[in-house]
Amino acid sequence: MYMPRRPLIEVRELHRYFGPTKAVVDMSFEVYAGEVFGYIGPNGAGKTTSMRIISTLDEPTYGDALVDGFSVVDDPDRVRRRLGFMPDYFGTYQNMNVVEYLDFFARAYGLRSYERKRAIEYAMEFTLLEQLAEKPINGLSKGMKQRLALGRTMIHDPAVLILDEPAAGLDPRARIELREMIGRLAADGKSVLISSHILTELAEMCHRVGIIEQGQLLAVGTVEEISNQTETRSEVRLRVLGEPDGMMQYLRVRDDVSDIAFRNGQVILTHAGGPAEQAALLRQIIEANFQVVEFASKTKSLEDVFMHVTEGRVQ
Ligand SMILES: Nc1ncnc2c1ncn2[C@@H]1O[C@H](COP(=O)(O)OP(=O)(O)OP(=O)(O)O)[C@@H](O)[C@H]1O
Repeated sequence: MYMPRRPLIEVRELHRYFGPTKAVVDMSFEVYAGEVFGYIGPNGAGKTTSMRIISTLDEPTYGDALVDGFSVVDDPDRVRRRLGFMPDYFGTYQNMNVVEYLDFFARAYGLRSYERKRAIEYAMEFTLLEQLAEKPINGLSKGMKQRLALGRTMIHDPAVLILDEPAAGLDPRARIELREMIGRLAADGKSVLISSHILTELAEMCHRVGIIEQGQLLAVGTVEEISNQTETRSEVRLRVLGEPDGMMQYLRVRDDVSDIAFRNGQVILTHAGGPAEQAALLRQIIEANFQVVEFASKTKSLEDVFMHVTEGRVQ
């Protein structure tokens, strides 16, 4: 049976100006239930500003965002109940331990008695903080603090989580733990919007990404879709039986091939074209009677895609 995908975040023609600064310009996108959506962009691109608007901490100059169908402009209270926002700073909390901190936020969300106890226990279990319940917050490591911030963000079981640079400054192990937690939240049917300027980090955890610069979304899709949309070049490595000279001559006269070299028994070339053109190249090489035993093309990394999409627009 066909199940339509349900958007839990709908950003519609969002604009935010600060005087002459256009922090967000005509941004529209959706994030579906069960999806992790990543924002990638350099400093000042407008990530935090748009995340703050979706989280009802700021208002748009024009446009709107809906969270689980409710407008951040017309219905901010309903939005807040359905959404958790994790800022990119932790703040200072003196004389408080882990469980007291979570209790404080659970009370702020109006959770009572047994319900609050359950929510705190679940948040501590989910974020692997059970052993640290009595530990003073000031004594926590960066990774522990990030887990605690996530625990606080999910304490009222929101359908939507907005996480501003959650992996910044984490060591590889803490990053893997965070990635697993975010994956579990999405598997539970939540929508997660996450930002970063560390591109590889997002590629690993997101179903789709949006590339944002100077307040504008330049591209939205899976990394593969964006790669396909952008006319970039890829590196192809070929191995043929026998001497490579004939093969290299054949390639030199083609318009779609450049930078041909022979290294470690492989012919290496730059190919202009997407996956369909690459498949055609391989077919034509075989039809020209070269005995191909290896054909590999390097998929562009998110970093390559990002550099290409934002080319020339960096402030
Ligand atoms: N309260 C404000 N008043 C004036 N300008 C602002 C304000 N908040 C943000 N800006 C400007 O809006 C633009 C977008 O900033 P924003 O913080 O959203 O970027 P960002 O993508 O989150 O960057 P970073 O990765 O550094 O956090 C910047 O030019 C910033 O200087």
